[in-house]
Amino acid sequence: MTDAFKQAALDYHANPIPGKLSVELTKPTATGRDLALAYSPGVAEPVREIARDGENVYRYTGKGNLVAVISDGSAILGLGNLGPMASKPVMEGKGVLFKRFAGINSVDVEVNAESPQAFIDTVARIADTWGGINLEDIKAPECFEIEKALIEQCNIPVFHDDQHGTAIVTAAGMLNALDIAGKSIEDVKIVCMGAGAAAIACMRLLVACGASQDKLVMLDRRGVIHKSREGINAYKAEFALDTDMRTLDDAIDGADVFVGLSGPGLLSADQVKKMAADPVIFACTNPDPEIHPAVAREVRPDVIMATGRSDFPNQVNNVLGFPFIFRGALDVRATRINEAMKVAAVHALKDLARDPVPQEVLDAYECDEMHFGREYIIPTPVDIRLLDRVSSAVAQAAVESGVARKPYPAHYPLKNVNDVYG
Ligand SMILES: NC(=O)C1=CN([C@@H]2O[C@H](COP(=O)(O)OP(=O)(O)OC[C@H]3O[C@@H](n4cnc5c(N)ncnc54)[C@H](OP(=O)(O)O)[C@@H]3O)[C@@H](O)[C@H]2O)C=CC1
Ligand SMILES: CC(=O)C(=O)O
Ligand SMILES: [Mg+2]
Repeated sequence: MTDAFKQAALDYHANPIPGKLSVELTKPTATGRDLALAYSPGVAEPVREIARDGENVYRYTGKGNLVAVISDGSAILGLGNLGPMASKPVMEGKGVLFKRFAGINSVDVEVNAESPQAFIDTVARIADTWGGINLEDIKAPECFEIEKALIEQCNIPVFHDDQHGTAIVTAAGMLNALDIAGKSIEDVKIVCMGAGAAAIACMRLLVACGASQDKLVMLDRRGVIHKSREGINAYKAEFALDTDMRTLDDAIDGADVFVGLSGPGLLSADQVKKMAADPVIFACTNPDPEIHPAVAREVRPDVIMATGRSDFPNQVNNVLGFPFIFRGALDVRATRINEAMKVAAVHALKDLARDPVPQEVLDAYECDEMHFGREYIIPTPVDIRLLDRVSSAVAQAAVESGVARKPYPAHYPLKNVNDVYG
């Protein structure tokens, strides 16, 4: 990032008013009668109705279209553990994306918790306020325990975006990239740099999609995760290989795929040179990827390259997932986001990339053409068709898998965020 761009980012967040989101009114408040309806005495009526039947909360309040974006700031993007307050711009940012792409209202909640249990207790006590909970930027391994406990304790969808949102988008992009490279997921050698929230979930989903665990090498700060290494947690142990490889240099030799969910600049041009033909590199660390696309391309013109960023082609980022996954889940009032819903989202995303790209998308990215291929393996976030395709696939899967509390929405397909209330 140039200094000018860094300043522009600060100015964007500061001006003309601080932050990126505000609350808007949805009902008239001009007259005394309006106020009497909105507040005292009128507000007593929905209170009584909700006390009589809790389901009425969805009828008389904004709960059904409200998602909390909750973090402890322990893994903010790839910037590390900078604490809850520093995570607020990212959490507001997730709220912007929820609203912009899926018409979902959100609140950001930054929790200062001394332990995973304190975090769980804090969130569990207020969870009923929202229609869903998007956990964000919580580091591994604590994130696994936190998400599991909150799913068990809450009757609304709880979804750790860095795990599942990232995994869904990565799997969709990977299946397309491998198809373009003429390789089959069962055969490829995969190197995963990182063994945290995103990496573990992405590799689990790639294995569920057919990747061979014997050909998957995972690395953390201490190098290759192998069976004779001591002191690895249970999540990393799932991916421990019986191997002599110890470093990224060892692992990258002949690899078909590199997935980076770790830290900036960790993959060198010399290492990219050692990869197999038509290498697939997803350097997904934000904001600065494991390798700059231009550097990878210079040494390997045959590379299929993706990053997590909006300013390079092939943005493999959970923004393509969480807005639309929650849209579908909220619209059928799902109690959880299960594996069937995640798989449905993978296929919806993967398939949409193969359709012709609308002019609005070309205009937004100021380019003349985009079509399925090396520079376009996955749709862009501004593609309005995501709202229909992903949300409806997720809603349908929720209904079919028995976690929906409402039928498939009569007002689907969604063509616009203004249609979300039917
Ligand atoms: N594009 C996207 O949509 C997304 C991208 N990400 C990116 O993925 C990265 C990880 O996020 P997340 O999983 O939430 O964070 P976690 O803190 O849970 O995990 C970070 C992992 O990266 C490893 N790591 C960090 N630095 C290095 C290094 N120098 N060498 C080797 N491994 C390293 C850590 O190793 P160790 O276990 O040894 O500490 C750990 O396994 C971030 O950069 C984030 O921006 C995350 C979610 C979505
Ligand atoms: C995109 C995102 O969620 C992350 O980098 O953490
Ligand atoms: Mg994140």
